[in-house]
Amino acid sequence: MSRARPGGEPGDMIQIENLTRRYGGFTAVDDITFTARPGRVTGFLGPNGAGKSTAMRMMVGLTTPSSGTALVLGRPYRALPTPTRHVGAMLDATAQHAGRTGRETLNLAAVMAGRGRRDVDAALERVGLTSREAERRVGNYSLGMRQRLGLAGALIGDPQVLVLDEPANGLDPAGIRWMRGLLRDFAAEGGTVLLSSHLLHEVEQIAQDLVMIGRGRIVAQGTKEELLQAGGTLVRSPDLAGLGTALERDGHEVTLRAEGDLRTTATAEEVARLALAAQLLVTELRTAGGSGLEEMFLQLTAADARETGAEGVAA
Ligand SMILES: Nc1ncnc2c1ncn2[C@@H]1O[C@H](COP(=O)(O)OP(=O)(O)OP(=O)(O)O)[C@@H](O)[C@H]1O
Repeated sequence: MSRARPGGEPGDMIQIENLTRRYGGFTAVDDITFTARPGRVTGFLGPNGAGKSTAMRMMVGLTTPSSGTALVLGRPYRALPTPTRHVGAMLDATAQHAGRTGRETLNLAAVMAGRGRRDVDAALERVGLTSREAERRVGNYSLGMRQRLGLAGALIGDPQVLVLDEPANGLDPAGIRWMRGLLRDFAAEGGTVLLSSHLLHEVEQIAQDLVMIGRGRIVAQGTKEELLQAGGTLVRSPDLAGLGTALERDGHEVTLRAEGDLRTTATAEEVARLALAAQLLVTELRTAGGSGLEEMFLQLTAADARETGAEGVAA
């Protein structure tokens, strides 16, 4: 397959601006703005019902925005010539026609994308479906096999952009690792990947950029490093209140946690210096890192989630 990748050009990405979708009086997607850049995997993260699927459907022209724009490669999806040659989408792997075989499903996708039989074979191989499995009806596929088939369908047009809604759903650990590698390679070759998930851990392992959404609104976005840093520093001390006061006096934000420690926006070094100056004992000092991101995700989306894992967090 030949691949013309303009990589780095302003149009070679997903640009979402003030995108909104209302259903009656309910706003499913509420004024979201973000960009997915080429050469990177962008994780679109949010709890159930946050609006991820609705936003992605708007990106590929399946749902009409109430207002705002969703551009892929500089144009609305529907304005792209042969869209599936530019954008591979997998939105609902369970929606595939149950009566068709995997190969028939891909043959159709190949025709739509102006590709041939050899591309079907290549796509099957790329997603690890054997020719024997490809002859079986999709109705008899496991969820993981459907995800692989969906991914093959998304890849068949040899697109520059992938829009994938919960692609890891139903994959076993080896399958998840395989998919991670595939998407990372795709991005490393200059492609743009936007993938949604409600699991931070899953996204954290693969995405370089993160967009967090809760109740239709973006609650945080940035590079993974930026957001990890925003998780702050965790500190344990016999005099948490005294240390908290000292940190706040120095202009840092402080949160006393139910775990019996304190989270602050200060760096570990800033905490150590302040503790030394105030002659306060510190018994533990560490960067919150991934757990900080998890906590931030739960807190930011707590009001929007059905259950909150952030209980007991005191300001
Ligand atoms: N066609 C529709 N009519 C009315 N409400 C809708 C429609 N489509 C989506 N919604 C509502 O919009 C909200 C966002 O749904 P969406 O499927 O986009 O969330 P999600 O983040 O993808 O969730 P999940 O992780 O559970 O898949 C939900 O409350 C949903 O019920």
